Amino acid sequence: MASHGSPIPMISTPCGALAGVAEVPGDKSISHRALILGAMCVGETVVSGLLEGEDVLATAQAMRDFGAEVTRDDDGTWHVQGVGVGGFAEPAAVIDCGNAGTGVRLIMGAMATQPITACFTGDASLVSRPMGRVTDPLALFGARAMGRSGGRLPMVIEGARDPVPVSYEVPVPSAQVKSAVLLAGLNAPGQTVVIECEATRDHTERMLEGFGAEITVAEEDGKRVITLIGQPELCPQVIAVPRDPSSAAFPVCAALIVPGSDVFVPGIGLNPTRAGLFETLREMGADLTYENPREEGGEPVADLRARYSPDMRGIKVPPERAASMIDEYPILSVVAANATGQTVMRGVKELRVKESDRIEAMARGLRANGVEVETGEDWWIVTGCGAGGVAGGAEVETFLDHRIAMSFLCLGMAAQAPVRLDDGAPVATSFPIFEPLMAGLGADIQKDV
Ligand SMILES: O=C(O)C1=C[C@@H](OP(=O)(O)O)[C@@H](O)[C@H](O)C1
Ligand SMILES: C=C(OP(=O)(O)O)C(=O)O
Repeated sequence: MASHGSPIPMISTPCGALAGVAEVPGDKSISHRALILGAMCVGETVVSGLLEGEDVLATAQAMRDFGAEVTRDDDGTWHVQGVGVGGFAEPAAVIDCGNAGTGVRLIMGAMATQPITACFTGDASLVSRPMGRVTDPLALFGARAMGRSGGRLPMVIEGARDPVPVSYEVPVPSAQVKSAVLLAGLNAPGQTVVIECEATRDHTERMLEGFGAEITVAEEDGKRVITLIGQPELCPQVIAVPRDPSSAAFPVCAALIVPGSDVFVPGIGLNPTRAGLFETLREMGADLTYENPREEGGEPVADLRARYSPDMRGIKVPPERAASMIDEYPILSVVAANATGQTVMRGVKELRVKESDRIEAMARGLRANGVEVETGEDWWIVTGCGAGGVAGGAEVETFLDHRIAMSFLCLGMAAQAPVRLDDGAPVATSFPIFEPLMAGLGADIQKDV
């Protein structure tokens, strides 16, 4: 699979104990939303702790292309001068969202009820991912989409000239679909309703409320019913983005599997719709503690401390927990490979439509490194290598997928022999400081060109 840049092969060599403080970057989901909602206010939104990964930088550029002014101070503070709900300008060029499913799907939602036309594309991974899940509900508002077969990018969206509000039950557990519909609902008159059968990350709901939209969430017959009143005047905000639990997962899990480790990961967002991995690790017997729980910027936050945990056992991960840890299954499977017994992961079909088919990508790479893995359409089972540990020693393909790349770099830290990646460049999409941060804790990751 070709990327925009040249591949960067990398090698992760078994290391000694990991120790120290891991200050991981800002939350990717919240960062995308801060830029998009900032662009939909009149006035200036100020954002600190924004994730400066490639995915979010692509969204920043897209917001400029739609007419917002987006700037960065030398100290890393970002400013968004918004154009108001319904004030997007028509972009003159194609919007390239790079590797970012969240970026492209949320931006499509935001522009779909505005009287403009925009053309979207992305890298080789993004153009293979399904967009129909978003363009189907956007059509109900009156938007029209024309893309490649199978609803793939590149794709043109003609925004609804006369949008109507929509009531939509999301057919897959997807915060991106829910959020695209809510963002489209912002510029439709009247009441837009989104119904979720399974709760997914709720940053859009929380942030819409923070920006002054009228939004309610009710529980009806076990479903979440979200009601948004369209055409509000959103108020610019000052946002401190919490650190990303999905990024924290890597130093945390590496510490659990590398003998002697003790790592402190401060200020991690622990929104219950995101924290499923940490609960799962504790059930497996991980020595993982939450310290100093608090609230920051409307999100629960705590410091995490992870210590080497030689007695972890495989468990059956409850399928109903999947949405709260959907991006963490790759790194969980690395911990599972280092535990004793089987870790059974069911109800995870969505993993097949991420940056790569994550079940297939992890199964291939784990098997190549001596781990037994069984897979089905929406499940997989990893058999832990127990006391002897994972053999390692093989090269894996990362398929333009940052989480696959970082998961195998962590596998190499605890294996008997180094693990090589064909391409580590995708790490920069969500965790641009991964290598120096892990090296600071004691990992040995080298570019292998
Ligand atoms: O809304 C979001 O910010 C995200 C939602 C999830 O995708 P789906 O909505 O497709 O499950 C997740 O995998 C992605 O990393 C971020
Ligand atoms: C699935 C992910 O991101 P996106 O869908 O935004 O590409 C991810 O970051 O793991």
